[in-house]
Amino acid sequence: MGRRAKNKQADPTPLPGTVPDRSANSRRQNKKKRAPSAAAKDEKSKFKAPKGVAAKSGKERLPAHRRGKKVDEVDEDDSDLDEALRPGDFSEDEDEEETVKVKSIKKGKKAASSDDEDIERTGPVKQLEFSDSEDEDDQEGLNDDDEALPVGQHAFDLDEAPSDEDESDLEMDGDDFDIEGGSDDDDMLDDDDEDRDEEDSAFASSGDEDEAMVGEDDDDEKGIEGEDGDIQTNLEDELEETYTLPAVDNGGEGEEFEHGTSLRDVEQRMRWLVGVCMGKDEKTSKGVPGKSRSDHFVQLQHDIATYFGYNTFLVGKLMKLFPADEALAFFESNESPRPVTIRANTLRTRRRDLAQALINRGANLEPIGKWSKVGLQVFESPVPIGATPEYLAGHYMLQAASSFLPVIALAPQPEERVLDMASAPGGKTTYISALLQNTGIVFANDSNKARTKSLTANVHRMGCKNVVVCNYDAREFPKVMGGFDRVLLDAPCSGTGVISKDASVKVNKTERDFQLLAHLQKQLILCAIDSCNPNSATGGYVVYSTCSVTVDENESVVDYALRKRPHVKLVETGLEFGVPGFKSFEGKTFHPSVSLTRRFYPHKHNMDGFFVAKFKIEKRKKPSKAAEVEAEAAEEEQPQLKLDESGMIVEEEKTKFDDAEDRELIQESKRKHLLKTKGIKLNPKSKPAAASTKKGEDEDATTKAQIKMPKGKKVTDSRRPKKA
Ligand SMILES: C[S@@+](CC[C@H](N)C(=O)[O-])C[C@H]1O[C@@H](n2cnc3c(N)ncnc32)[C@H](O)[C@@H]1O
Repeated sequence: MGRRAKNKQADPTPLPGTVPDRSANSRRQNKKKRAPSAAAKDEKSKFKAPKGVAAKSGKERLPAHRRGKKVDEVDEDDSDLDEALRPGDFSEDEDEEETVKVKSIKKGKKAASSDDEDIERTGPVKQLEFSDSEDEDDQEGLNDDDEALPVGQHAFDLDEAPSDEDESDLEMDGDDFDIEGGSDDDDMLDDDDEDRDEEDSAFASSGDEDEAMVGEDDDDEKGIEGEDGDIQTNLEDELEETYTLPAVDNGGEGEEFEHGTSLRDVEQRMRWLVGVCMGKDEKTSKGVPGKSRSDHFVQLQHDIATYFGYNTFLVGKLMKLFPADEALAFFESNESPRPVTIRANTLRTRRRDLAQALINRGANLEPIGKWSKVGLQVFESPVPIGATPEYLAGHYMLQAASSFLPVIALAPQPEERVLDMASAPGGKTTYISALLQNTGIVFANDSNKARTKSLTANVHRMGCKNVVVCNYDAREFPKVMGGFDRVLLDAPCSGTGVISKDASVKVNKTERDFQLLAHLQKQLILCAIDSCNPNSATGGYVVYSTCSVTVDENESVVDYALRKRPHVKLVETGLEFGVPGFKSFEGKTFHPSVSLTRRFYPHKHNMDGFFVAKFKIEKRKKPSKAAEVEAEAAEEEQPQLKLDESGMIVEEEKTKFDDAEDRELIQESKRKHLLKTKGIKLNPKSKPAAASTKKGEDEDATTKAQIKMPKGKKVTDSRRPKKA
């Protein structure tokens, strides 16, 4: 049996920038494609229900994440990918390419399934054709301004996914290349119109998925298509009568299932609950009589947690980000892998040459989207994509599409000095280096010494000659070094945007983890800002990014930075897609400019959940008294954290200083700080440093550390910061 490449997509949804195909014809075809294969049907009997839920065999419907792909072909070794990508407790991004491999398929052999998608993607691959004009365009490093331009403003050299209309006529215009089996986008979850029409029905959920379910394999539940195209079922009344809300009846605690409740029952109720929760009028949404909508919402959280295997805390946290139907789409999208994408290294090759070389090796790929001139999406490859001669020669980086975004936003210019504060394993560092065309300098820092090894290896492999690897806790910047033209802080985070890569996030995060991470991120963002030179002739920008979708780690951090550093402002990221950041959340109102930040979601953009904010650093003005007080308060509400040798949070010393009892602790902490940083020993009874003094210290740190390294310190890939 032929094996499919690991990067085989469960849903061939195109990445943003490719042309979506929304035709009804295509939609119908796609429904056909999703009919379960014999293998998938067999697999149903193997599915294990979560604890407390009785799985039924036979006609039992598989959970969505098992229906969309063939378990034996795709799931078998996700663990090595997970391990390679996420070595620490924090989310450490997706670029650990050393160990990432796309599995081989046997050339010419088809995977076990006979579904249409397979045939399309394993079909013969055409040769690339290029126009003469492309040569200049593809030199991203030489024309990197284009990177941030809106669609159509740069000359794009490779083809986009064929639309339904031109499917049989894969034409190439001057710059394009032509590959069979282009993206099939019917499953785009933001495909609004007809899918959303169903929202008001008690069975409404996330569109196509729901339609595919009805009539998929349960004869007695088959829907019939009415004249108006709506699916009609005879289930509604029956189910409305029989549904209960056990989690609510149980006081919202635990997962109580009635005897014989199956995973299928949970799924049905979950989808029905989405309809109830989305219902504009409670009466027409027909919930369980006597129960409020919030009761239904509680049950929905529990059912999602059960069905997808999360702890209810995290489900609750993530559900706050979306309306119920979109939340379900988000959780479903976490069950399938994101596209495997690579970035052509313009220091070594051009994208078209790389694409041609990989196509010659039998790979099936296409451009990532109009928004990038260096990205390629790899659908299949008969050779491991992480071990081709081109890979080993540094012609490309295996890099998630989302990971391009912060660098595009940073838009480094040749000759600049750039700091990448948390950079291992170097996906973004090497991209920055390429955009600088090996000029200027990139300080690539990471607090985790072990990870700097893969960083260094990638820097060498990719031919980056303008990179200095260093190993500090980034909170030591700008004391280590400052005055950078641009700073990237791709912060350590919870990884709630990359659950499809690391399912452990579903169960291993607590509220405390989010608090601690947010605090570390707040500390780091101030250091990033203070390391940037407001007088830079070409730059003066800081980009903050995470692969998390929680507001605590994103908008709250950005808003904190704006309050704490009044001389910085948010600016447009230059990214042409993504949704605006939250302006308010759970009763907290952020600075209005926070809407300039961008969020990216797996269910909307078919890429990892991601967040990007871009700051312009201006000259410091003397802060008003009110700003000082606010800044002090913002600082004091934070705990003190330490990192261990591997860069993990190991200790919190104090959390809140908000009453008289804590004042002594504040003074003590300030005394220690002065002793540690300035060698000044204060009488325990003396007054703590005033706010203005503290401000002065901050400024000192920034200006004194401009450009020059402290005496006696050497930046290497192995030095730890010298502890006082
Ligand atoms: C999201 S990953 C960075 C991925 C990287 N930017 C890339 O594109 O390949 C976060 C990194 O932050 C590092 N880290 C965690 N705490 C840090 C700290 N206090 N200072 C510097 N780096 C830190 C982790 O070791 C990890 O490598």
